[in-house]
Amino acid sequence: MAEKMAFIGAGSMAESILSGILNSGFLPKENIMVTNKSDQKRLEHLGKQYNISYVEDKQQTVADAHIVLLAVKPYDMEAAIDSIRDHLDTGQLLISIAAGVSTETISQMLGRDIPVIRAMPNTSAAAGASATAITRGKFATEDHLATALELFSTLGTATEVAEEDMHTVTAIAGSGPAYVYYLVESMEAAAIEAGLNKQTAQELLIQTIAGAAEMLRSSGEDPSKLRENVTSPGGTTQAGLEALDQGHFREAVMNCVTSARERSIELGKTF
Ligand SMILES: NC(=O)C1=CN([C@@H]2O[C@H](COP(=O)(O)OP(=O)(O)OC[C@H]3O[C@@H](n4cnc5c(N)ncnc54)[C@H](OP(=O)(O)O)[C@@H]3O)[C@@H](O)[C@H]2O)C=CC1
Ligand SMILES: O=C(O)[C@@H]1CCC=N1
Repeated sequence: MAEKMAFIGAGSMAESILSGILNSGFLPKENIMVTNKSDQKRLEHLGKQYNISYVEDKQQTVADAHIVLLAVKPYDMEAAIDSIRDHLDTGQLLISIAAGVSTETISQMLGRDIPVIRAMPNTSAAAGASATAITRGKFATEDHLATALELFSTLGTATEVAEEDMHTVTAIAGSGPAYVYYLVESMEAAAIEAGLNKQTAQELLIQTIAGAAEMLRSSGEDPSKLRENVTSPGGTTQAGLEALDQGHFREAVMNCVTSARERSIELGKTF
C-alpha cells in the first residue's frame, strides 16, 4: 500500500477521490497532501474540511510522495508537469486522471522514465461508487498497475482497459454520471410541473435509479429485457417510451456518447 500521496490539482475530481480515500481508510489523512495552481482559499477549505495538509509549494508536496495524482484539466497538464518534473524520481508513480491525454503524451511531457498510469474515475468516487478504468504507460510495471487498481478499488470498481479504449470509457463512465443526473433533473421537472412536491419526487427518483441499477447488477438480464418487463402492452410505460422514440432518444444518447468520445480524442490532440 502506498505510504504517501500528493494531489496536484484540488478541484472537484480531486475532492471526490480525496474524500473517497479518507472514507475508505485506504490512507490516513496525515499521508495526503494537496496543492493547486493559485486558489489558496480552496486549499484552506479542503484542509479544514478533511483535516489534511496543503502547501502551495509543489516541490514539498511531491518530494516524498509514493503516488503523485495529477488532477488538473488537460490543457493545464503541461504547466503542472513542468512545475513538478524536477522533483519527481523514477521510484514514484504518477497517476493522471486527465481526459484524453495519453500515457505516451504524459511521458513525453515528463521527458523521463517515470512510471505513468492513466485512470478515468468519475465523481461517484466520493461515495465509494466510482467506475474507474485504468491503463498503464510503458514505464509502469504490473506492480504499479496493481497499486492503482488497489487504490481505485477502494473508491468503487477498478478495471484495466487497453489505452485505445480510454476515450470510449471516458464518454460512458467518466462523463456518465452527468447524463444520469440530467435524466433525473428532467424527470423531476416533469413531476413538479404535474404537482408533485420536490422532496417526494427526489426520494422516488433516487430509489428508482438505485433500484434499476441494482436490477442491472443482480438480475443477469439485458437492459432491453428489463425494459420489456416494465412495459405492459398499451400501458403507461409504452406511452412514455413512444414519446422518447419520437424525441429520438436512442439516437440522442448515442450522439451524446460519440460527441464525448470525440471530444476526448480532441483533448488528447491539443499537445
Ligand atoms: N470532473 C469529473 O467528473 C472528472 C474529471 N476528470 C478529469 O480530472 C481532471 C480535473 O478535473 P476537475 O477536478 O473537474 O477540474 P477542476 O477545474 O475542478 O480542478 C482543476 C484543478 O487543477 C488545478 N491546477 C490547474 N493548473 C495547475 C498547475 N499548473 N499546477 C497545479 N494545479 C493546477 C486548479 O488549481 P486552481 O484552482 O488554483 O487554478 C484546480 O485545483 C481533468 O483533467 C478532467 O478531465 C476525470 C474524471 C471525471
Ligand atoms: O467533462 C470532462 O471533460 C471530465 C472528464 C470526464 C468527466 N468530466
